[in-house]
Amino acid sequence: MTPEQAKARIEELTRQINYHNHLYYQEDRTEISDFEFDKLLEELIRLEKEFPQFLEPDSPSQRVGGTITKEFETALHEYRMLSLGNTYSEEELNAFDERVAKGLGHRNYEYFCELKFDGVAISLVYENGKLVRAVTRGDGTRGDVVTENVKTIKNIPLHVKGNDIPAKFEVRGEIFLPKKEFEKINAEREANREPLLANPRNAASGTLKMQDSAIVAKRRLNCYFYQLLGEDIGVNKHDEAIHLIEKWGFNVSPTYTKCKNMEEVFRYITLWKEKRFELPLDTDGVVLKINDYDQREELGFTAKIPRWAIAFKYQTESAASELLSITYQVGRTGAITPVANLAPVLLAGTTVKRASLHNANEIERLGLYEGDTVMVEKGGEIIPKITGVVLEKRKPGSKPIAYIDHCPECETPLIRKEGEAKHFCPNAKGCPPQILGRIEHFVHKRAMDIDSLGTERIKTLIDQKYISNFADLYELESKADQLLGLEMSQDQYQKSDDGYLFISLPKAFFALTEGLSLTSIQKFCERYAEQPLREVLDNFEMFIRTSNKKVAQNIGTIRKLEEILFTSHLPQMEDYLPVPVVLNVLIGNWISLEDLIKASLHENTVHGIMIKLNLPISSEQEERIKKMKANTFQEGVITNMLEGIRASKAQPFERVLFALGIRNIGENTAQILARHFKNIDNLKEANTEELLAINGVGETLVESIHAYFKDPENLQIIERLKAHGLKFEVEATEKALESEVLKGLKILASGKLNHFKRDEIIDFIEANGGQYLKAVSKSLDFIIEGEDMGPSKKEKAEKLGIKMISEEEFLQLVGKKS
Ligand SMILES: NC(=O)c1ccc[n+]([C@@H]2O[C@H](COP(=O)([O-])OP(=O)(O)OC[C@H]3O[C@@H](n4cnc5c(N)ncnc54)[C@H](O)[C@@H]3O)[C@@H](O)[C@H]2O)c1
Ligand SMILES: [Zn+2]
Repeated sequence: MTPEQAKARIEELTRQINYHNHLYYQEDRTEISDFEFDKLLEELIRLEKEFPQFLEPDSPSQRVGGTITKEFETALHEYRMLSLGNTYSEEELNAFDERVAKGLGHRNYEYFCELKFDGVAISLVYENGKLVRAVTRGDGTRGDVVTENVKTIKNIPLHVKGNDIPAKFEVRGEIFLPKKEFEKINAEREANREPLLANPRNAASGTLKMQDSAIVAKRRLNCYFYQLLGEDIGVNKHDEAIHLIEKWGFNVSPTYTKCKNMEEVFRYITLWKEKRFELPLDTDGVVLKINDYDQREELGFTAKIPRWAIAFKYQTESAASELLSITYQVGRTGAITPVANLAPVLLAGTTVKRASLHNANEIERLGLYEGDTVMVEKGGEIIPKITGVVLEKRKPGSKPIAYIDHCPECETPLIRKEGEAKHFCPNAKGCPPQILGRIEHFVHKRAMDIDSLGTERIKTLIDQKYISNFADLYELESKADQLLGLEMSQDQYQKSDDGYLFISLPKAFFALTEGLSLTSIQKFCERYAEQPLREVLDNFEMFIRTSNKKVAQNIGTIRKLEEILFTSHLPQMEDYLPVPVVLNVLIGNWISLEDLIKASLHENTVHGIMIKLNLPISSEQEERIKKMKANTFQEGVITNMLEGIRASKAQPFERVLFALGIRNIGENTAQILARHFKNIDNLKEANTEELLAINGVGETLVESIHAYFKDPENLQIIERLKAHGLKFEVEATEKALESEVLKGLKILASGKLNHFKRDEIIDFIEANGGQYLKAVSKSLDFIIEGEDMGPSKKEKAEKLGIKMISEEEFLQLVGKKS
């Protein structure tokens, strides 16, 4: 490489790395994998070493990747917060160890090994045992002060108690969003039609930077600590420091270990390679640190990283597999997500059979053809993804994947909005998964609270066309007798992209054989879950032989199934069989496979297909078909369901208003609007000015309220719900006030109070006629200032000139104290 070429490449790499750093740290998103990113950085470092004349002082190789934001106060770190060197290769790890040995001049040292947690670095400063400041890493020298947000994390000690607590110390750790929480939040966001969070790390980082710590508190962040700093902390080894902070009540992941040599280090690395997926958070490698602080000092730092530590990163595993078919899932918001069905392949300790394809762009980007061999990767994400196509293995004559243009659930032509990656089904009111989303919201605990209507039951009622809107629920009572025996269609079915119904292997095997129990078949299927379908079928023959029940007959049936299955041109799906093929084996004498395939198109259940066909089958055949069906609605279930629906009529207006699912009306807004307008008609008639005058109501909300009431269908449903006795006005007796001393006053409490718990103060204020506001705004009459009121809140309040009173003064005001 000539110096000119090197210069140009260094500039290009610098530009790219800065761009990805910006995305990663400021916008909490990524366009390339960490591995790709690390490769870019590695190349830059290599070139800068070779051509030191082009090394700029502000090169990304010399700086920590993050920066501070504009939204928070900043603070200087007493000890700089650095990056870690990293490597993906064992060879380089050994080279690191050699450098350490050379630097110290002997091999008399130990490594402390920890997992590398994939979250957001945080520094907590304690003075006299009290948490005084929480600061992000920022640019390494200066970070954002996010104390208020960090205080909402339950297991971070606000006070550290004990005899040997240094007057001042700092602990560092990694804030993360547990994987379970992440999934829960995304499920909720999906139900509320909000954009999904990309991954737990970005979610944690985004949450930490929020302005409203009340929302942060709801996110249930967690933190693992791995460092103690300070002048007089009285320890000289890292393991001692870790035990100390454990003792002081900091959350330390119990995954650490001490290693005497590289052999032990590699054992640790191997141990956690797959076990780490069982941890509550994402991890992307292992960190080795020299245990002894004097030795650390001897080794020192570079501009960006310590020389006494390194991260070994696990390279994401990938494997090749065959693309069997693509299923298009319709989300509760109508968003379409293509999912690849793959021949099973072992990856990072689990068998992978499906991979997310995200959207049409992704399929296009990959250039997928039918039946392609693809590379699958399992990274930090929960769902594996396809990273590329093995072109040499493309089947001759195969065609590019054609994206669907109609909704697989309701046949409506799909739309794609400007600038959006996903296709949507616009049939919000008639598309089953979208109806499901709305009704799930309607029956939610905090809305109409009908817990006897679980997802499975709602889905069944939608599939069988008993309900398509809220009002239909209240008319089920008159149809109770028809509900008896209805098939619950949740688990055992799947649909292919072109709308064919598939049934799970256990159910199919159960119907196809005689004398075998469903439980034993399910156990068999679990045992062979990792094998491709053909092998599962072969093994099932063995299973029939060993269980010794009607062997000849059962094996004959399975052979017949194989013959039809592998000669039919239906798509294939692991773990499932096409329903028309199974039916063909069971009742082939009555009807041809072609006719069965035709009849099963766009049907949701075996029950539905059989009704459509209306064949004169024998009762024996009927019995066997019945074995494929799901659980059915029994009398007890129906009674219980209808009881729950009836009871929901007592829900107060604010809950009903929330349940309607008007865009942007959350629980709190519903409460505010209900109290303000008293009934639905007042709300319907309210004009823009009237609405905007209400605290907490903005333009978007006004728009969605108006759009909602403009739709005649919505009005009709409200009329029907009214006729069924749902509450569309505030009950006069709804809140008997204890007093009116706070009448007309808008109040906020901040910091820790002694006489009230968090929610108690809100109830107390409201019970005495006042209104509780959740944020500092100029419409407040006063703020009750508790202990440790957040400095940013306080500053804002002072700026706005809002009166602040102590808890004592407040108690006097309401006459609780003289
Ligand atoms: N994909 C992208 O576009 C992109 C962009 C920028 C950065 N990245 C990735 O993010 C990382 C950036 O590096 P960085 O400087 O934030 O972190 P780093 O990889 O240099 O490691 C330092 C950080 O590791 C964390 N850490 C986790 N567990 C730890 C433990 N047990 N002990 C000590 N520290 C621990 C700390 O937060 C610390 O700040 C790299 O892994 C890089 O691949 C990716
Ligand atoms: Zn649809």
